[in-house]
Amino acid sequence: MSDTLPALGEDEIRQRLARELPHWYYENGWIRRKYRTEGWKGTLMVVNAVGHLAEAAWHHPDLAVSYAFVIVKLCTHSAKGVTERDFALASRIEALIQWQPAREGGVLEGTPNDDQRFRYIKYD
Ligand SMILES: C[C@H](O)[C@H](O)[C@H]1CNC2=NC(N)=NC(=O)C2=N1
Repeated sequence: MSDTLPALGEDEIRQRLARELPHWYYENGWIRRKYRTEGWKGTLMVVNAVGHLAEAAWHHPDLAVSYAFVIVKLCTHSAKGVTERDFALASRIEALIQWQPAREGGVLEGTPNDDQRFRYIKYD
């Protein structure tokens, strides 16, 4: 099993979040992010997407799940603090949940977010 990474200091955590993950915040020893959705179905899609990334990474967040939002919390149990693993997984989660193909000009048109029948993520 991989060795333990060192826990990062609070100042470094806050500076890196501001630079790399501006929608994430540091509170009570965890880096956290609130993803808002249009309702339960969208919420469960976010939960399952994060769940897949976590299992693939073998690094797991805590999740607070509500009707129209999910709070993702990350810290490294083995280091008893926030490590590079938390930043690496948070970056993957942020890129996936906030992915909007329509903004890339490629062949994928993306969810018709102007139609309340189809939109399911409230993008920041
Ligand atoms: C039991 C232990 O948590 C696991 O072996 C692995 C996998 N997932 C993990 N997830 C997190 N957040 N921290 C860990 O230290 C960790 N270790």
